[in-house]
Amino acid sequence: MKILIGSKNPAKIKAVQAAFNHYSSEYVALDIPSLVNSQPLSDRETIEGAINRAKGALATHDGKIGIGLEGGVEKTDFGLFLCNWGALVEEGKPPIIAGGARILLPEEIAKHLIAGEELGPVMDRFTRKENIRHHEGAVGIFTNGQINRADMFTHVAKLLVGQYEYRNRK
Ligand SMILES: O=P(O)(O)OP(=O)(O)OP(=O)(O)OC[C@H]1O[C@@H](n2cnc3c(O)ncnc32)[C@H](O)[C@@H]1O
Ligand SMILES: [Mg+2]
Repeated sequence: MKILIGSKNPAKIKAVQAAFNHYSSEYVALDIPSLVNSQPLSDRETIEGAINRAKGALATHDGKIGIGLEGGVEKTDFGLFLCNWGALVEEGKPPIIAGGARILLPEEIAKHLIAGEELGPVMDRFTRKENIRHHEGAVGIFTNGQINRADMFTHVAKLLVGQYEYRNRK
């Protein structure tokens, strides 16, 4: 089964591979535009980005399934939550979607996002590390390594695969 992944981010690729490990799959990681802002600022926009990546992968390449994983934030009365969404697209069927774990971002991080910055560079500055988004991610930093970005996206990808199996059950 050929799986098209709408991102080359290693944390996302790792997650999809972990979720499909009970299939003998071929994975193709592709730079597919999310067609939303590079820092989505709502659940809605983040879901749209995930669906666009999954659809874009399937529309432009040969494969059975397109997967899109997208990170964003959602404003609430409690503060700014990290949010993550995934979409799985098969030809001729509606997208399957699933959401990931959420935690509040500290105010000193949230204020930069509200001011228009992207989380990735803000996290790198805050931690004095490089490319956090490809590694443990903000979720890894603020959960003291208990759940890193690949773990979080693995959960999302498993929710997608499970729903795909349920929809196609014999
Ligand atoms: O190459 P792509 O797939 O675009 O990977 P990305 O790391 O940019 O991931 P997203 O576009 O899905 O994430 C949207 C934005 O949120 C940031 N982001 C999301 N989750 C993050 C995390 O856990 N740690 C650091 N940055 C994160 C990221 O830098 C983007 O600006
Ligand atoms: Mg991005």
